[in-house]
Amino acid sequence: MIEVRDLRREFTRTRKLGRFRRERTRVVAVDGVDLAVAAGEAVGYVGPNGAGKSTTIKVLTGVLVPTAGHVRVCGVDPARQRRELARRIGVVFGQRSQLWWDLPLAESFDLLRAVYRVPAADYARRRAECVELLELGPFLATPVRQLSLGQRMRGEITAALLHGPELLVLDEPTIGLDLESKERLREFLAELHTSRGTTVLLTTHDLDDIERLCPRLVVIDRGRVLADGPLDALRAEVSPERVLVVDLERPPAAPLDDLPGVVSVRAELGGLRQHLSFRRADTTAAALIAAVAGRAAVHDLSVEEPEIDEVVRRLYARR
Ligand SMILES: Nc1ncnc2c1ncn2[C@@H]1O[C@H](COP(=O)(O)OP(=O)(O)OP(=O)(O)O)[C@@H](O)[C@H]1O
Repeated sequence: MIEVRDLRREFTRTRKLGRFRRERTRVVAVDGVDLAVAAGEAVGYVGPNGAGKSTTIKVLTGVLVPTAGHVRVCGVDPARQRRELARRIGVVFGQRSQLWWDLPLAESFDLLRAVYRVPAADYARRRAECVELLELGPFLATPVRQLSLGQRMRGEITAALLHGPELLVLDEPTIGLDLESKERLREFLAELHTSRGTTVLLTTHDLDDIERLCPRLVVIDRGRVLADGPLDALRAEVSPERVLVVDLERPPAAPLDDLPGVVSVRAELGGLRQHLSFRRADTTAAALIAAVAGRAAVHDLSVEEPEIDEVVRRLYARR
């Protein structure tokens, strides 16, 4: 669905030095990115400010021409076949609108239908589905400029889906939304991906979006891919140890640090709570729980994993 090899995109920045003198500097925004996304995948594309995410998205959607590299999206060259691509993909930029500000939301949808020449029955079905799931009914007649950010974003997502795209590209779709709106949007996108099989590529600074929607994470920094893989695999890579926290009925008769696979133990509450660090490679949580239960009566337990923010922080720290 997306095929990118050795993508580079440079910009020239001009700075005035005097009345007639200008200094030109070259900025390499994307510096040799490889990315392959198969149909039906949901991929999170993350990185710190200025990492090159938006530039990549703009190249993939045909807004920017690459300086070098091979780019194919839905089998077409985005820069050369932008119209063809527009029929195959849906794009949502959190910071930019594809709706007509002075028109009621419903009229924007009708215009987009005309632009994309969507057959009437398909349009009616997709529109009705989005209106229902995104609860757009109450403000279909409201001019876009009077909508709240959350309402408008739901409108933007609908606008991007009316022509039935195979691929949905979202650049910061939850930026500025309150928690409830974010959650509603994530729920809708997760449903879209699982039930319709729409391929999703998402950039975001809110890693909860990724946790919820994207089993696969691509981390970029300074225009280069730092890591690419399933979230769980990246978690295991940056953090080979996990922690089993057990609450016991009574403090153990002997320390638990000799259990197979345990690297270190920290006790709390007079020994009633034990934090057992163990290496993923050496044992499983299930085996360790069984071993603990053989030594003491277990009241409650949980396994602690680093949060996704921590995983990404550690990936950046490795660069
Ligand atoms: N039109 C442009 N002219 C000059 N430099 C640009 C232009 N667009 C982007 N850049 C530079 O390219 C680099 C990558 O920018 P880009 O917007 O792709 O990053 P990003 O990862 O999307 O960042 P953010 O998370 O802040 O949106 C930055 O150094 C930026 O200043």
